[in-house]
Amino acid sequence: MTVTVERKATNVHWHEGDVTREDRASILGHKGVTLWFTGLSGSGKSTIAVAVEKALAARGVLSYRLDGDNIRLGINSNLGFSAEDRKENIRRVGEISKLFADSGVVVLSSFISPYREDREMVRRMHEEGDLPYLEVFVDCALEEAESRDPKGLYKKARAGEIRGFTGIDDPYEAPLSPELHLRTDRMSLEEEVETVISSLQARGIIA
Ligand SMILES: Nc1ncnc2c1ncn2[C@@H]1O[C@H](COP(=O)(O)OS(=O)(=O)O)[C@@H](OP(=O)(O)O)[C@H]1O
Ligand SMILES: Nc1ncnc2c1ncn2[C@@H]1O[C@H](COP(=O)(O)OP(=O)(O)O)[C@@H](O)[C@H]1O
Repeated sequence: MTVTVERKATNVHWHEGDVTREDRASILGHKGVTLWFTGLSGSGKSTIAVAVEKALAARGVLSYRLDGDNIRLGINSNLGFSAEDRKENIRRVGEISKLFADSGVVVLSSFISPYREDREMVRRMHEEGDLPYLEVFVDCALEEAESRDPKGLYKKARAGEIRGFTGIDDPYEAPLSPELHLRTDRMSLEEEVETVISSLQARGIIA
């Protein structure tokens, strides 16, 4: 299925400014990028994003976290967890990530984003904008994520108190060729952070 989002407004045109993306990168001393963390609830997306943000700040790199729970308390508070609402959640957050990345920020977006098609939509948005995009598969066996159960949500899902919970009675489509693959049930948090930072360095995004 192809993703077509209807644009209601007609007669709208992109307005260019005089300050370029390169100018912004030279002000900040690094490029903008979106790191898209995808994985099961409890796999470690938020924990890794928080640790990467701290490591980047220590290097003088400006980053910003966009996190499923936080975004759903604000701009996406009108969305639930049906496949359709998850798609709209990811579309909006993809566009927000793209704007932040264009501004020069290292964007750390942590969303379950269970559908390949939705993640590919976000990748395409970035490609069309000529912006770097790295999909990070935060990979953890369901049994391990469930045993961590940091918010007690798996317990509720097993008890039938939450319906359509990813991994229990809703799908998670694992990435086929992510730029980074972090096995959080086998790696330490320090190794995961190091993997992310060195891949940004190797791509010339940060020094
Ligand atoms: N039904 C269901 N399925 C999955 N997750 C649920 C559900 N209901 C609530 N939650 C909580 O919402 C967080 C996931 O939000 P996301 O915006 O990342 O989801 S998605 O990308 O649109 O699928 C998720 O956060 P994380 O545990 O950090 O992944 C949960 O805290
Ligand atoms: N190697 C690891 N990497 C990331 N998190 C880990 C790791 N080992 C254990 N954890 C724990 O797993 C839990 C992951 O929760 P969280 O980051 O909220 O996941 P998510 O954002 O994917 O829902 C945290 O309690 C964290 O301390």
